[in-house]
Amino acid sequence: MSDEQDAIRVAVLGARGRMGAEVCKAVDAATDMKLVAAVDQGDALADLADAGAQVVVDFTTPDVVMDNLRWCVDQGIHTVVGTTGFTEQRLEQVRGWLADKPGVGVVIAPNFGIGAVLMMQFAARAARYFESVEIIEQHHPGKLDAPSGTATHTARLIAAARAEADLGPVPDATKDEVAGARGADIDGVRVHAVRATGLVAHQEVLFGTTGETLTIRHDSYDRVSFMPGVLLAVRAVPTRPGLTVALDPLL
Ligand SMILES: NC(=O)c1ccc[n+]([C@@H]2O[C@H](COP(=O)([O-])OP(=O)(O)OC[C@H]3O[C@@H](n4cnc5c(N)ncnc54)[C@H](O)[C@@H]3O)[C@@H](O)[C@H]2O)c1
Ligand SMILES: O=C(O)C1=N[C@H](C(=O)O)CCC1
Repeated sequence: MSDEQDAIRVAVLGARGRMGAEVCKAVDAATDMKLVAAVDQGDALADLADAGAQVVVDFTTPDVVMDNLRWCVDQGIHTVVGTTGFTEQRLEQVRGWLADKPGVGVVIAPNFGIGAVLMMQFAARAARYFESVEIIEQHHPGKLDAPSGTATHTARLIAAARAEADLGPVPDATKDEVAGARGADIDGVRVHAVRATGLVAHQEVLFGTTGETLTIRHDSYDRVSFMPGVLLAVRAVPTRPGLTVALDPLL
C-alpha cells in the first residue's frame, strides 16, 4: 500500500476498447497506481501530459500506435504497449527515438498473459527436437489483425531455434491449390488464423517428428488474464530505460 503521492500516475490510450477498459479497471484497483487519464479516439494526446502521466499504457490499433508511441517518447513518458503490429523495422524505429531520450523506457509485449509467455518459451525450447511445426491461433471475430502478434512472435522464436539447430525447412510436399490453404508463412513456419464468436485469445503450437506429435496450447478465456502482466510492466518500465520487447525479461 503506498501513499497517494507515491502512486505511479498511469494513463490509458484506447481506454474505451476491450483491453483499454480492462486496464483502466486494473489500474484503478491497484493500490500503488493512480489512473490519471483515460484517452480514446478523438481525445487529445496532450491530455496525458496535462494529467501528469508517468506511464502510458497503449492498447489501440496497429495503424495509430506508432504515432502515439512517438509522441509519448518525445514527451519523456514511459510507455507500455500491448498493441500488435510490431515488425522488426518498427522496433528499430522505436530504438532510434529512444536513443535521443536516454531516461525513457518502453515495453512492447505481444502478449501479457503469463501462461502465453510460458507457452512461447516452451515452444521455443521444443522447436529443435521436431522437424515439423505449425501454429494455430484462434481469436474473437472483432480482432483487426491476422496473424496475431503472439503467433508472429512465436513463429520468429521457433525459426531462430530451428536455425540454431540447423534443422532446415519444415517438410511439406503439398501444392497450395487454393491460395491460403496452408496458412501464412512467417520465417518458414506456417501460421493459421481462426476467428469465431465465443473465443477470446488462444494458440496451439503443433510439433511433429517420427511417430509422435507434441501440442503446446494456451487459452485466455477472459481479458483479465492479461492484467497481472500489464501491471508488472507498468511497475517495471520506469526503471528500464530503452526498449524491452516481450514480458520475459520482467518475469
Ligand atoms: N499484448 C497483449 O497481451 C494483448 C492482449 C489483447 C489485445 N492486444 C492488442 O491490443 C490492441 C487492442 O485490442 P482491443 O481488443 O482492445 O481492440 P479494441 O478495438 O477493442 O480497442 C481499441 C481502442 O483504441 C481506440 N483508438 C483507436 N485509435 C485511437 C487513437 N488514435 N487514440 C486513442 N485511442 C484510439 C479505439 O477507439 C478503441 O476504443 C490490438 O492490437 C490487440 O491485438 C494485445
Ligand atoms: O484480442 C486480441 O486482439 C489479442 N491480441 C494479441 C495478439 O495479437 O497476439 C494478444 C492476444 C489477444
